[in-house]
Amino acid sequence: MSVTVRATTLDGVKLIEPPTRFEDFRGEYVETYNEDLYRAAGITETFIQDDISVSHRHVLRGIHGDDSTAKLVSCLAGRFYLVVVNWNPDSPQYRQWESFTLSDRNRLQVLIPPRFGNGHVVLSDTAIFHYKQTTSYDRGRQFTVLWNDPTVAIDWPVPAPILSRRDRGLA
Ligand SMILES: Cc1cn([C@H]2C[C@H](O)[C@@H](COP(=O)(O)OP(=O)(O)O[C@H]3O[C@H](C)C(=O)[C@H](O)[C@H]3O)O2)c(=O)[nH]c1=O
Repeated sequence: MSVTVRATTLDGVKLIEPPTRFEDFRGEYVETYNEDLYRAAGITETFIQDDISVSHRHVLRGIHGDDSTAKLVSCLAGRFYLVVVNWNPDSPQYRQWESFTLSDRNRLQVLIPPRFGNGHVVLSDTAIFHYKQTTSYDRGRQFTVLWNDPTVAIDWPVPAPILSRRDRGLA
């Protein structure tokens, strides 16, 4: 059993395949995190909080991040289009983004370092967005990048997503 870790176009952002997926007549079993195996694969972050959000089709959450939190994102159910944006003005990749489609079929995960924003739009009836994070939640520390920020110019598969007031730039 080993974790498969691939680099992406964004320095520090990694695409991960979990170590185990067992299917039988009852369904499926997946180890979504295993400290020993992930550390051996170079995922050395210490996660101290787990979160889920459950969203309906075409809900878009984000783009949010902060300067100190790393996240390991998974899709527990359904399918969503995840965007990660470099939000470090000192980086040569500042404002560059990449997208990933995570689902309960491909079981792919994405490791997002600090100083990156992430947002996702749901492509199934419902989706469960899960992440492990390396800090405790602190709303005051977060930044928001508007999903349609013209200086980032993200190509979303949903032209008119369902957004919170914050994600519409109203809060
Ligand atoms: C993030 C978070 C939120 N909450 C509470 C605060 C609110 O009462 C409620 C909803 O929070 P919010 O509207 O900020 O949730 P999202 O808009 O989905 O934001 C999150 O989703 C984007 C895509 C992220 O990756 C961020 O971690 C996070 O900002 O949950 C908590 O109690 N703990 C938490 O860690």
